[in-house]
Amino acid sequence: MIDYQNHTLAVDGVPLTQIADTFGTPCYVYSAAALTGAFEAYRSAFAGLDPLICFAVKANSNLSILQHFARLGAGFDIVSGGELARVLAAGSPADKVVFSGVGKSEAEMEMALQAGIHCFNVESVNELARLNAVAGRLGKRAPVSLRVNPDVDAKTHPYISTGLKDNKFGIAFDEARAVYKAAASLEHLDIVGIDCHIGSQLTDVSPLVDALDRLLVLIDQLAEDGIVLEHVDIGGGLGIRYTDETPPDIAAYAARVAERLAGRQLKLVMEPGRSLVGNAGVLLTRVEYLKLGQDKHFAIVDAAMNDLMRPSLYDAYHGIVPVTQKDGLAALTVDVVGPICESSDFLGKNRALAIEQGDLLAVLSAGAYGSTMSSNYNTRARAAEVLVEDGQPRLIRRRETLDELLANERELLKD
Ligand SMILES: Cc1ncc(COP(=O)(O)O)c(C=O)c1O
Ligand SMILES: N[C@@H](CCCC[NH3+])C(=O)O
Repeated sequence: MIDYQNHTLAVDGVPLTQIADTFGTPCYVYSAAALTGAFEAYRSAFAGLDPLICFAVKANSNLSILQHFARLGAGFDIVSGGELARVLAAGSPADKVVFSGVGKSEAEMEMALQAGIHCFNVESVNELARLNAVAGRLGKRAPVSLRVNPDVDAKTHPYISTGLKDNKFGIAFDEARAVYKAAASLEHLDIVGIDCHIGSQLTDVSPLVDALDRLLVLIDQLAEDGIVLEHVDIGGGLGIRYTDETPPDIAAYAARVAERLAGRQLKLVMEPGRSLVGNAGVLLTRVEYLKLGQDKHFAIVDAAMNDLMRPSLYDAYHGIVPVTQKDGLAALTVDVVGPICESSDFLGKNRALAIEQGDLLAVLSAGAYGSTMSSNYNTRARAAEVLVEDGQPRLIRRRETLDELLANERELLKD
């Protein structure tokens, strides 16, 4: 867990000062205990339903984190061949993998069919046709679940809302019954399920329950058509606390789902991402400069928008705290910014922080969509990642070297 011990922020008992000394900054630091706790919260809440909990790899795809979840018994929700390669490398059985995404290429379909994944969450009619053709060519059968767009408002940030008619995701609710019939007539497909995912960082589960209700109506209509589904996948989307949000009560959500699935022969699949990793990680950074202006003060840190792009992309709020609490030091109101040449390069604005130049800061709730969305903008090496397990910090991703960063293009230079 992430808390102060003797005025120093620690992850599972290991002071972040020690981690900065050993591994440098900027650096992502995760608590294995928090990962396990978040996973077990799902497992125990949904215990009566024996769900397949497929961690959404896009939230955090570090191999050691995937391995941690695989060992806990998780499945995985992937959206690319690259993510498939990751979960297989992390030791996950392929048959616990569901493959989402609107743009699966033929090569990705082949890879997933060869591996033998649990199912493809198909998002369009043309994708069905392509998958049927690829499966036929390989002499395989493709397990298919249709991602249906239930047209419910997830009431979250528009960039991360996915279940409305206007979004690019899924098959329109009104068309789904006909598309299932068409899918059932395709020779190389096995229809196994139905899926939806309506958005991310939801603090109210009612839209998720409404979406499930809509899917159940469709499931009954399909049964009338002779199409009997094995599973229903309710997606991910549960929010976490970044500032003052009240995260949804997983047990209460599970009870509402269980009530609806009672008496049905439907296996439950889900795809949580953020809620399994978000609050299990921090981004550790050091103040390079305090820049005090007439109207505004800046803490210029060694992490930047390339390391954590949520603030610049969504105006997202992440708590930022000093790693060492210094008694008697007056707080200064600063914008916490990185070295990148963009005005949108900020991690937090107007934060009251009692800090001096050279101090360490922790950007909180950075375990989800942090490292995975990072880039090499301004030719900055991506940050290292460290996992603290049983009181021991372990490097799980080295900071890239400049040689690694340049190698690809250097090989291609003209003589
Ligand atoms: C298809 C799909 N499943 C699952 C997730 C995970 O969502 P979250 O991290 O909000 O739980 C996402 C991302 O929003 C997604 O696009
Ligand atoms: N990347 C987003 C969430 C999008 C989820 C992907 N469907 C975030 O950081 O909040």
